[in-house]
Amino acid sequence: MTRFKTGVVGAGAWGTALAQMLGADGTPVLLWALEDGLADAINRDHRNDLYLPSATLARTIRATGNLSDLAACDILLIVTPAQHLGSVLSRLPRLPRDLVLCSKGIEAGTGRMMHEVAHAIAPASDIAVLSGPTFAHEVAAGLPTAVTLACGGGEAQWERLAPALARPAFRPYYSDDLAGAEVGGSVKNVLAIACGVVDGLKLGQNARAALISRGYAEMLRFGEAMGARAATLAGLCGLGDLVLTCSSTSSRNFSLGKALGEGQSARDLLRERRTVAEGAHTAPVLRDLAARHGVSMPIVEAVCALLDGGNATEIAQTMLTRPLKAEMPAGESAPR
Ligand SMILES: NC(=O)C1=CN([C@@H]2O[C@H](COP(=O)(O)OP(=O)(O)OC[C@H]3O[C@@H](n4cnc5c(N)ncnc54)[C@H](O)[C@@H]3O)[C@@H](O)[C@H]2O)C=CC1
Ligand SMILES: O=C(CO)COP(=O)(O)O
Repeated sequence: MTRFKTGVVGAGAWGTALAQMLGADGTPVLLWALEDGLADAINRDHRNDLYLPSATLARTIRATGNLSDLAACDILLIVTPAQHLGSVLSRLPRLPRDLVLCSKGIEAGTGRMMHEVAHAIAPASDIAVLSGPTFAHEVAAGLPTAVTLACGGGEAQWERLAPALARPAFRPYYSDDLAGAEVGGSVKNVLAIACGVVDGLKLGQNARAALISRGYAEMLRFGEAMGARAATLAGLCGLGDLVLTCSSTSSRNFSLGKALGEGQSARDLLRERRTVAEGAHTAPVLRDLAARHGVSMPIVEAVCALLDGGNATEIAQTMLTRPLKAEMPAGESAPR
């Protein structure tokens, strides 16, 4: 019987792509799918037409609809939407030594980062965060990709995970800054919505570059309050992912923003989607958390106003009439 050392929890686009990245060289991978019939379809057709129709999957990937099948895995990659991470983790029959969190978001209601949610449920597991500029369809196609792999278990955990997860075209970089890796991934999704709005309103590429840069300043300010290191946010999981997601309609968050900028209603757009645009869930939690920590995040607030039904043109005008200020106040080493 095949021994599955590594399991992937969640067969959306990203979980399926990660399973394919790991399984393409013949490594056995167990993939848990939520939807009725999806595991059978993956095992039969070696495709996931629901979430990643572009890929033909390795035959060493076995899908299951039963969480208890994951009990024998030493490493579990958790790839559910952020709001479901806690409920799925608490239904696992056995918690493995290594949990690798791949979701990008903040828990609504509690304001907890994903590693805090996971630690409360799995205090004996070593928790790592995998985050970076990673469109699922490119990873599944074997295109070169680099990520931050922040290991709460430090270098000993990295020694276990790096050989298990690295591939010639998939390069993890070590960090021990869990908060940094998670702040980058969750904040950039909200900023990508804002950049999509700029595109939808046809405000031009100068405006988009300004928004990326001023958004990065918001990410740094928020990160500082959450105990993240600025150097982590300058890396793959912060600036790297911000640049990717804010410049392509391959991003669900960017596309959502573009549709909002073109005048479609947030309520209709969110009601119609099967796939997740995490920024829409993160934005209000992030706004509230930032306010609690006294951090100014005007772009995040603007995205919240838009998601609440505000008019995109009016909100953009409000942004442009904010008081002028110093970009780099005296004594600071990063934009404020
Ligand atoms: N797609 C991508 O390129 C990347 C996605 N991510 C992150 O990975 C996470 C998962 O995203 P995708 O795989 O893209 O999702 P997706 O949008 O392709 O699919 C939706 C996923 O949500 C799951 N789901 C729906 N209701 C659920 C419930 N009640 N309990 C548990 N799971 C439920 C579905 O089974 C499916 O796996 C998100 O946090 C996303 O930000 C991170 C990097 C890249
Ligand atoms: O996180 C991603 C790329 O790194 C995927 O972005 P979207 O969720 O906006 O599609």
